[in-house]
Amino acid sequence: MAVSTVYTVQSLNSTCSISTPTKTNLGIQQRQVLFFNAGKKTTRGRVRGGVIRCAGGTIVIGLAADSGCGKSTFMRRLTSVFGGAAEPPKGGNPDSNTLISDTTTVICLDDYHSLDRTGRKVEGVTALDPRANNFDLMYEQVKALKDGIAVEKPIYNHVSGLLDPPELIKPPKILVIEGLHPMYDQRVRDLLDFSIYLDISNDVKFAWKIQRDMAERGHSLESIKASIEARKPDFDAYIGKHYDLKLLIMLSMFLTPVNIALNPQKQYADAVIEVLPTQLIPDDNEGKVLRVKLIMKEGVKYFSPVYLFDEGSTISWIPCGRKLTCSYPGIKFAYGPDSYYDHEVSVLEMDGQFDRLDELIYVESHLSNISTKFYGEITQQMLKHADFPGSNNGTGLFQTIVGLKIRDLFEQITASKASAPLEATKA
Ligand SMILES: Nc1ncnc2c1ncn2[C@@H]1O[C@H](COP(=O)(O)OP(=O)(O)OP(=O)(O)O)[C@@H](O)[C@H]1O
Ligand SMILES: O=C(CO)[C@H](O)[C@H](O)COP(=O)(O)O
Repeated sequence: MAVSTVYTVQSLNSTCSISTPTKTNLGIQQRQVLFFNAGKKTTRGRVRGGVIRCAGGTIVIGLAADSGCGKSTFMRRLTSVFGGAAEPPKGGNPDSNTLISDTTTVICLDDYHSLDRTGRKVEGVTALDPRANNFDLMYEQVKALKDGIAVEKPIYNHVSGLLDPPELIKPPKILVIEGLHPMYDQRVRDLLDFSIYLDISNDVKFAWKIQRDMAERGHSLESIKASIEARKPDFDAYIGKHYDLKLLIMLSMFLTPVNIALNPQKQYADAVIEVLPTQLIPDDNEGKVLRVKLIMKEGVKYFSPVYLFDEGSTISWIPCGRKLTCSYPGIKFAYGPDSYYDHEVSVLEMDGQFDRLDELIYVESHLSNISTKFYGEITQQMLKHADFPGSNNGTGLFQTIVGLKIRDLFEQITASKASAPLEATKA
């Protein structure tokens, strides 16, 4: 008898979710199921609506930030926590934006631009505008990867400004989608196992842009200012700024038509790294010393926020003294509960910078829930990448901590999937 019903394996993050209709010689309702592991077909099995066990799977992490806000640096720290270096796909397009390591594949969401550089110019839209991006394809491909299916992903070429022929992306253990819009589309957002937003204040963003684009790319101060200003309205509308719904409704009574954008992404992030000018130097405008906050949402599955000294208390700590060398303006930590866009959060804050990275172990030993595998792992990671931007301040420290938390999350999800029986049901 020919069996036409397609069955799927009901499971979040499953990599063995492909089933095909088949004929059975006994005439009973059996289904042939192909098991996939890291995109490779591994075994076949037969199901009668029974129980299937699958292990492994792709977990998906979203990293949102504006251009030039430290995403690449963060990715390098993250892949290092997993013990490997990330490289562009071997033998592929030299302008590919993808980075692959043993465990992680980082894809850049710029690859889902639906309009190339000329197209955006003609239409009068920026790359931050959702109309310049293909969210349907983004959703379909991230979902396929999460389900263990390889995809042919487009490439946006930042050198030519054109859309290049696609590249093959196989499902990794950890898929990181980084860029402007990982949390913009609800369908994509719902696929994320964990999400991070790098929130760089305008003053600091400006200082970093100047440092990179003037020193390394030969841009003028005026052109950097102009590019930041030109991006600002769309950045506020679609990426970072939070709009007060009540205020917008009130305003819309008086102003018509209003371009109301209600999808700023940072409210959805499980962790936010907020980078602000220091408060240790009055009226500082150099942007070299930074105050960095790690805002961690409470109640996120497989994620327990880091704390300083005593969980849930409000702490202010100046660690400078016998065990930590500090020069002017010193270092100040703070920790405590707070709320962020109506969510309960824990916030760890560091203002200032380290003189001696090896002494970071003193700070590390006072932090808990850091998901390290051995004493001093944070300090070791920071020392290993002392040359990365932000290694002497809270940006590097908190990026490293988030990397460790992601490793922990991955291990917990993998363990829970390995032990959970999966039901095969009608699609
Ligand atoms: N934590 C930091 N402290 C100081 N400067 C930083 C930090 N992170 C990034 N920068 C500066 O910003 C520049 C951009 O960093 P990075 O390449 O990691 O950002 P990006 O978001 O990946 O950028 P893009 O999207 O443009 O490729 C760096 O060259 C450096 O000058
Ligand atoms: O905001 C950006 C994300 O990185 C870029 O500006 C966008 O991808 C367009 O790229 P390009 O300026 O190279 O045409």
